[in-house]
Amino acid sequence: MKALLVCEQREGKLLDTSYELVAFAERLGAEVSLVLVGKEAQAPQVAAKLYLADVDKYGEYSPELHKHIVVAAVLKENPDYIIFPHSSYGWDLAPRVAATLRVGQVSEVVNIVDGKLEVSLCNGKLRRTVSPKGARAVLTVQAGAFNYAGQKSGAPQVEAIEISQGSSALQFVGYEPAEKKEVDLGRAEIIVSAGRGVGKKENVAVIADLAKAFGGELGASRPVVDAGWVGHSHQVGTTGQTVSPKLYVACGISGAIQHLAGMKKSDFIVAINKDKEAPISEAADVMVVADVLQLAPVLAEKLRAA
Ligand SMILES: Cc1cc2nc3c(=O)[nH]c(=O)nc-3n(C[C@H](O)[C@H](O)[C@H](O)COP(=O)(O)OP(=O)(O)OC[C@H]3O[C@@H](n4cnc5c(N)ncnc54)[C@H](O)[C@@H]3O)c2cc1C
Repeated sequence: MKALLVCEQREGKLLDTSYELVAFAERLGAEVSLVLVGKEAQAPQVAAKLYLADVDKYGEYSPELHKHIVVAAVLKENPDYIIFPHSSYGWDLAPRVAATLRVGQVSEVVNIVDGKLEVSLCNGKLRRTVSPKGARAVLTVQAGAFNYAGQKSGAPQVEAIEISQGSSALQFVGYEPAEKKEVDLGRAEIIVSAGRGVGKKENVAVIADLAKAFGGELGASRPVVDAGWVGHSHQVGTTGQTVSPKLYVACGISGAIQHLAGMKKSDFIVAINKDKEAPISEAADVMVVADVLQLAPVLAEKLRAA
C-alpha cells in the first residue's frame, strides 16, 4: 500500500501535523511519499521521497495551483491514499483533489480499528468505522490523533515538481491577525479549563478563581465558548488554541479528540470529572473523580493558604 502525504507549512515553518501524517501512514503500514509547497529548508526530516514545489512560484496557498501540484505527485507515485491534515488547508484542498481524481474522500480520521478508518461525527460525540470503496481514496486526518514518535532526522529524497499551469485567478494576499485576544494561552505555564460539566455561565467564575489561585489562566472547551460563557480566546482545541503548559487542569471536560488535540502536549494533565470513564482519563496524568463545583473552591482555598 502506498500513501502520498500532503504536508503543510505556514509562513516558512513546517507544521507539526506533517509528522502526524507520517505516524498515521506508519499505522496503516503504507509506503510513504510526501509533497510540499514550500522550501527545502522546511522539508520534513523523514527518509522518504519528497515532491517539492517552490512556494515563491506557486504561492503560500492557491487552491488551483496546489491542487495541480498534488495531482502531479499522484500521477508520479500512484498512491492508494492521498492524505491531508484536517486543517483549513486540508479542508479546502482535499475535496478539490478528490473531485479531480474522481475518488471518494473520508474526512477527519481519528483512529484505525481492525484496519478500518474511524471518523468522528455528531460534533465528536460518536465515532464510526468506514472503509473507502475503490482502489484509491483521499483522507483527512484529525490533528493530534496520531503521535509521531520517530526521530526527526531522516533525509528526504527531494524531487522538484513543476506544473504547466503557471497562474491562478485567485491570489494569496496574506494572513490577517486575529482580533486582540483577552488572554494569550500560548504563553501560559498553568491553564485551568472549564468544560460543559460546570453547568452554567455563573459557575465559570469558580473555575476562573481556581485558575487564579494556581497563578494560571482560564481555558475552556468549545461548548463553553459557543454558549457565550467566555470569549473565544479562552478556547483550547482544534478550532481554538493549541497549548502546552507545564500544568493543565481540565474541569468538567470529557476529552473529545478536538479538545485533546489542543492540550495533550501539556507537561502534566489533571482531570477533574464526575465520570471516571470519561475519555480524558486516557490523557490525564492524574484523574480526580469528583464534582468539580465542590472540589474547585476547596482546592483554591488550600492553594491560597499554602
Ligand atoms: C470541527 C469541530 C471542531 C471542534 N473544535 C473544538 C475545540 O477546538 N475545542 C473543544 O473543546 N471542542 C471542540 N469541538 C467539540 C468537541 O467535539 C466536543 O463536543 C467538546 O470538546 C466537548 O466539550 P466538553 O468536554 O466541555 O463537554 P462534554 O463532552 O459534554 O463533557 C462534559 C464532561 O463534564 C463532566 N461533568 C459533568 N458535570 C460535572 C461536574 N459537576 N463535575 C465534574 N465533571 C462533570 C461529564 O462527566 C463530562 O465528561 C469541535 C467539534 C468539531 C466537530
